[in-house]
Amino acid sequence: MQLPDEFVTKYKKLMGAEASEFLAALNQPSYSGFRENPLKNGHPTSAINQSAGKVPYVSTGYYGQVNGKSLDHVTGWVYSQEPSAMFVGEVVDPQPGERVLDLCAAPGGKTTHLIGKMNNEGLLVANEIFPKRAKILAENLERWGAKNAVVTSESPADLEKQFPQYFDRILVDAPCSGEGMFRKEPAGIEYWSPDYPAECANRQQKILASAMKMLKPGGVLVYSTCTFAPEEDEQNISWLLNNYPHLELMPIKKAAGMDDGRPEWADNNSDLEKTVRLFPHHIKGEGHFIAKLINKTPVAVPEKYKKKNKRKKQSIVRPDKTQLKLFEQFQTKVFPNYQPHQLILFGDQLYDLPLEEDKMAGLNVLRPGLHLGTFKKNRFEPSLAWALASLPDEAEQVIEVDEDQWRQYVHGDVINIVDNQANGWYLLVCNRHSAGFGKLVNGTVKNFYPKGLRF
Ligand SMILES: C[S@@+](CC[C@H](N)C(=O)[O-])C[C@H]1O[C@@H](n2cnc3c(N)ncnc32)[C@H](O)[C@@H]1O
Repeated sequence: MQLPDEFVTKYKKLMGAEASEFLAALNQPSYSGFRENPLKNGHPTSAINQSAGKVPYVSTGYYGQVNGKSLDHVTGWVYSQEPSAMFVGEVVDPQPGERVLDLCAAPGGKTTHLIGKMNNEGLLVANEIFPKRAKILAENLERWGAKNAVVTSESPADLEKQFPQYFDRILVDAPCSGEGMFRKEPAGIEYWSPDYPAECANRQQKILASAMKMLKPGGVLVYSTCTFAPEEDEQNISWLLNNYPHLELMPIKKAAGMDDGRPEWADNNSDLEKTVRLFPHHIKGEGHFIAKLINKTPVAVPEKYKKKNKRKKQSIVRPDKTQLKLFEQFQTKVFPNYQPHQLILFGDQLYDLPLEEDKMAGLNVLRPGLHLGTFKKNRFEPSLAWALASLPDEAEQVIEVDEDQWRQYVHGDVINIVDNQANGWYLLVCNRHSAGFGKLVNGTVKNFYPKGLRF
């Protein structure tokens, strides 16, 4: 790999005696990994059998690659994620029932990790500034079976008006100069210049300032980057500590091979040692930096945070009586114990919203919670998202398919069933994996797998 001369000179100076080992590691192959989904009812055994072993510091993490067309991947039992990046979700450590914000969330590696830890309880707002990337984020969350996640596409400055002092935990996985990913994505080297880290740091401080407005007193902020640049790492944490005197760094339990942050690369504040650096010459993964801070602000909400969001209200539409009846007919037969938070309509799409409705006003929401299905003329068609978010035991009507039949299903073909089951909607299950819905009509399962996803 051809690293820029200025980059090499900078890190020779910063790393001193370690520099040659560090620079040599950047010419070694990168590591891949995946996490298993704790929301599912079993382990993705075929993916695990082909893995290169456990990631020691993440209970759900493995080294290795997953086939994107495998049952485990397509039904959301695994998420491919670089091993160092997995440590971020461990540090955030969200608890079931909390309000959590993932401010720079696409494509969703950390969001899926957080949702698994929250056991789908509480609220996770996953925000991504770029709508196209937010769409990919929403798709990844559907595959993962997220029930408690709302996907928004807002700038942090707009989001802050909606959620003053609202979240228990906020993750800022910041857009950065990406130096830690150079060996995984060498194209990133082209964007690099000696001034680039300072430009990124400037943008990161603006994002952090918005995050601070949304953090509850007592709340926890986790800041992470995939760069080695001190400007974006320790120096930004010093900036935070100097500008927000109520913020305190929290210790992070480091696993073998993880380094302390470097106070001497910022303002020599020894507390910066509590942050963590993942260097590729010390750990089996790419370069990362993580800091965890607690907001010790006294509990009262300052007046200045109470400013109103003046953007146009997005009105909440509820299903009418006929639609509710259609939905209930499906629900009582297939998922009699499903208890929605609140049912709302987006056009003819039915969602289960896990957020107070006044918080939706004025927000650009791509996914207002779990997509339950679509109303079409006089019927309700359940969504793939709902199937992927449910466990086989939760469904009253199940058809077991083998892997060949599952391949027919994801290809868009009908499946012929020999069992004498009654006509109606069924959750299709392959080897304990909820895979989608099918409508059985006289021994033939009609295929409702979305056309855009067939392969
Ligand atoms: C490091 S990536 C996030 C990766 C993601 N957390 C994951 O684990 O999959 C940073 C994200 O910040 C977004 N971003 C870029 N500029 C931004 C800005 N000014 N404010 C907020 N987010 C921004 C990028 O589009 C990108 O999706």
